Amino acid sequence: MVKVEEAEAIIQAERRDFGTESVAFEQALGRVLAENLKTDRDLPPFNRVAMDGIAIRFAAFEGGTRSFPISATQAAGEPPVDIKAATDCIEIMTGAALPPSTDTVIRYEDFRIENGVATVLTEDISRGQNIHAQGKDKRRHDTVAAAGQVISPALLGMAAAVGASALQVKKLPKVVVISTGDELVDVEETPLPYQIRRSNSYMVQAALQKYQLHAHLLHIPDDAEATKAELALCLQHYEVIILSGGISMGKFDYVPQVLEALSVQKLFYKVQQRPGKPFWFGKHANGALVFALPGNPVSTFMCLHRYFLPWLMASLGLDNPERYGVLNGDVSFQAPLQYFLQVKLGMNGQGQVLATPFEGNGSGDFANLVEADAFLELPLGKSNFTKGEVYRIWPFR
Ligand SMILES: Nc1nc2c(c(=O)[nH]1)N[C@H]1C(S)=C(S)[C@@H](COP(=O)(O)OP(=O)(O)OC[C@H]3O[C@@H](n4cnc5c(N)ncnc54)[C@H](O)[C@@H]3O)O[C@H]1N2
Ligand code: MOO
Repeated sequence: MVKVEEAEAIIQAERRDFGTESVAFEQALGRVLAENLKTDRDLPPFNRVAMDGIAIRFAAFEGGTRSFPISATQAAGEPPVDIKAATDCIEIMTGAALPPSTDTVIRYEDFRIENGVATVLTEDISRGQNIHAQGKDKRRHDTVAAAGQVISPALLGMAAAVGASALQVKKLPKVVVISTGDELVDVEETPLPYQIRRSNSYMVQAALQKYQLHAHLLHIPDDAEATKAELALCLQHYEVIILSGGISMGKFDYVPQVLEALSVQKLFYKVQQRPGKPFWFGKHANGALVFALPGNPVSTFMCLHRYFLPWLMASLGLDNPERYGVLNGDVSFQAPLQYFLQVKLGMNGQGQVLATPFEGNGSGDFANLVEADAFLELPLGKSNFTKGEVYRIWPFR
């Protein structure tokens, strides 16, 4: 049996680089950017008019002009139209490129138009107002988004703006999520009184979709030969196998022995934690990794968030800063295991993250996960935890 930190270190030592690939930018949300996204032009690319109104030459206003004959009207998307005389103006719309002969924009609210002449009604005009200057935000070829971040809606919009119709992103591993157990039936089936529907694999698959990782699902019955045949195939086709169930002490828990028979090297078996103690982790000679998670749904879910997702993030080159919460109630836990307490998250008036215990009925009670927000990782070597103490959190909502 290993401690939580040892299990984490063993898993992190097995992080992989799956390389990069090019994807259409519309498909890139949630993927990890693998190139520095650069602008192809200044941002904005021209002096952009920021208010509907008139464009004037400020020197004319400074020289005392208040009534400006309108020499033309310019919509956004039209080439800039210059004023005919220094004291003329152009009626101009937001998003238009400012004519070089003008330098200041006055909004409609601050003038009135009579007989083709705009008369300014305020003295509060300053040179260059209401113009979003060319290159103010970024210069041509500047980096707008650095490699190594998850592509967000804003980044995707930026890719469109700079004409990056394809993006280099980190490749994702090929993952299969396998459920085991003869008590499990498919979602569409009606379970017999002593059966249940399988749910773990869907829960795992859903959690991976956050990274656009679309894992395949497979179910293996409690049969040593079938388990061996299916796992042998999976080891050829997938880079990561996530199993749930079949790894404990039960007579039909074939997973550990079959994995070892298939030359998957055991890197650890059992972690000093609750839930999730019978967690088995190993690697095949071809590099494939096997995360054999305990079948109890809360155990599967906890191990996924505490071990697998951090491994995935590290493999994709993502930072995963530690997060903390303030325990918002007293808790006692007597077993010599590191306890992952389910909590609801909130915030107090000082901006602190509050972790309110929301324990549930153990690792089989996955109804509790629907309402809880995170696991609070309580350290080993202590059995009483007091309100106000600060511990690491593993959010999962
Ligand atoms: N004698 C011992 N028995 C058990 C121990 C132990 O140390 N000694 N550990 C317990 C702990 S802790 C856990 S966790 C479980 C883990 O057992 P397995 O990984 O072999 O999981 P199963 O027995 O296959 O299933 C456990 C439980 O979870 C349900 N399950 C499994 N897969 C799914 C799924 N895909 N969807 C929904 N529910 C699933 C299954 O029906 C069982 O109720 O072992 C304890 N026993
Ligand atoms: O690990 Mo088991 O998860 O305690 O139920």
